[in-house]
Amino acid sequence: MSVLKRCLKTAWSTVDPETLSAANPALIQNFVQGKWTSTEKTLKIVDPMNGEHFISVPDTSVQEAGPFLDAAKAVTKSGLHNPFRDVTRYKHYGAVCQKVAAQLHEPETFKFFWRLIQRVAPKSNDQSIGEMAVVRTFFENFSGDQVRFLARGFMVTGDRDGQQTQGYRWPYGPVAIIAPFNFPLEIPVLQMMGALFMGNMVTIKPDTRVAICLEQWIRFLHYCGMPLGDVSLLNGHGPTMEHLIRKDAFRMTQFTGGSRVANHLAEISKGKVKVEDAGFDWKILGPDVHDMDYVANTSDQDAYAFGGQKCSAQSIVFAHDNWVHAGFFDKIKALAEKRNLADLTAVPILTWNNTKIQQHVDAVAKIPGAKILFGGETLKEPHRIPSIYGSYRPTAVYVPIEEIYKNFNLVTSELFGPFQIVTSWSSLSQVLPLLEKMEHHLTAAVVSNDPNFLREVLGNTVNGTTYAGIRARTTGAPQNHWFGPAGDPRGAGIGTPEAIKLVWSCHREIITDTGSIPQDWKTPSSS
Ligand SMILES: NC(=O)c1ccc[n+]([C@@H]2O[C@H](COP(=O)([O-])OP(=O)(O)OC[C@H]3O[C@@H](n4cnc5c(N)ncnc54)[C@H](O)[C@@H]3O)[C@@H](O)[C@H]2O)c1
Repeated sequence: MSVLKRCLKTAWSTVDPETLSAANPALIQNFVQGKWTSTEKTLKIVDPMNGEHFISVPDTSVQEAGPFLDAAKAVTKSGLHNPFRDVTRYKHYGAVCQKVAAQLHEPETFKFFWRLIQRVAPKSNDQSIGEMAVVRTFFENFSGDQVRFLARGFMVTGDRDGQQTQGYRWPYGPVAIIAPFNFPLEIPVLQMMGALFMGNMVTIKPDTRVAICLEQWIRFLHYCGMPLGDVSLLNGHGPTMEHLIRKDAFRMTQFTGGSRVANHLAEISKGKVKVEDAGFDWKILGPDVHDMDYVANTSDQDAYAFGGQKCSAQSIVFAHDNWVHAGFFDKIKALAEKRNLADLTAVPILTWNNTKIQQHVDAVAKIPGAKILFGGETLKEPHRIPSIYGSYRPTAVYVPIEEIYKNFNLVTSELFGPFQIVTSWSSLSQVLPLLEKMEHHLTAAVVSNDPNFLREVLGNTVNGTTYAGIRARTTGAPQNHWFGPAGDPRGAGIGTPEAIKLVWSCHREIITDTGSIPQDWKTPSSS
């Protein structure tokens, strides 16, 4: 109660996650050219827990896109700052980060955000607190002088006195970010801050279902000192953002979401994109069986935490026969069956309804030799999750490994929900060709402490974020290691200095040549 009251007293928030409901709905806004603005039409967002309309989000039309285009076009290619110009902004962003981190150590502010996340993308307390903990540490990491250190370049001496070459990390200027629903703050905020640190001006579009989180966050960032002209917040569905991309408003667009949209944006932007797209993330359990309970628990978390709606969620497990004989499948079944809606260890599925999920489960279960190991039906407990969303039990379907070859596209298509394929193997030659055939190379886990086994699997695969060892997982996108796909030249990363530099800056080399010309120099013959 006291926490809620104090939340409402913050200088910047306009909603209260605790009372947000059909009886106390929220209307959120766009932010452009230094002002909060509204649109003619709004989108009605329903509460995933009961189907009631509780948030209205601007449905920005193409006709209303003008101010966003003007704001982006007003920014030069050399950005809002760069190593030659407005350099105090590097320091300023260090100070903004310091203030954000300090504020997030205030329990009321921290709780405000993790509860807001939970209200629109229901996930367990651990999962939503975990998301905000990553965000907070990220801001701690870039406090003080760390933004200017992030943008550091290099120097190499030249061929003569007065000549030297310096490499700079250079901004793109106006850029765009398009974010998905599943990490309402972690994904857009870490990408946006990286873009700002490097000197870009950002136009950002969150997913409509969770847009309230970013809208409140931008109010909070203004309070913490972010200059008003640095970010435009555009709400609505894809077409208006697509219109701006087609108008060449942005020098670069960073997209996180499904592969269909990623490929489309790559075409219309003529390749000026960096993408984090779908994942079909695999885990191999090696021949050495030990720490069964730990490995089973990690597997359950990887497949079903937040209803499997993480791009890093475990989509397929290749369990060595030794694990199968030791009872691995029974262990993961027992863990999955403990999940429930009451504590949000089973949750509404925001992009797949029950009909679509059931169709996919049935299609996979029809493969010769396949069987549903557990789940395969909707949640049993009474609930009010609306039918536009999924309400499905954690599910695993066993498919014999030889049938995966024959039904490759079906088996390896991503179901963004509480669903995984499990299979068994005896020789790596059965597994490696399947990994080679896969299209997405986001996360992977090689569960073994056998160095030879690890070396063989790691040396023959490419996933960008690969965990190796008996404690390996597929999920986990903290701020302390690279997260992103490999093997795709468009691939983006998030969160670490390497990811920020790669995604949000380009290389510029300036060669100075200021020495005096020798007195005996004469114009040589042309060469
Ligand atoms: N690789 C990663 O780091 C990562 C992280 C999270 C989610 N994902 C992937 O995202 C998918 C789930 O998210 P989703 O269903 O929200 O994805 P999605 O592709 O449907 O939507 C993502 C965002 O793109 C916007 N969008 C859609 N069409 C657009 C268009 N034509 N122009 C501009 N913007 C457009 C949406 O409004 C949303 O904001 C899964 O495939 C998941 O694996 C990947």
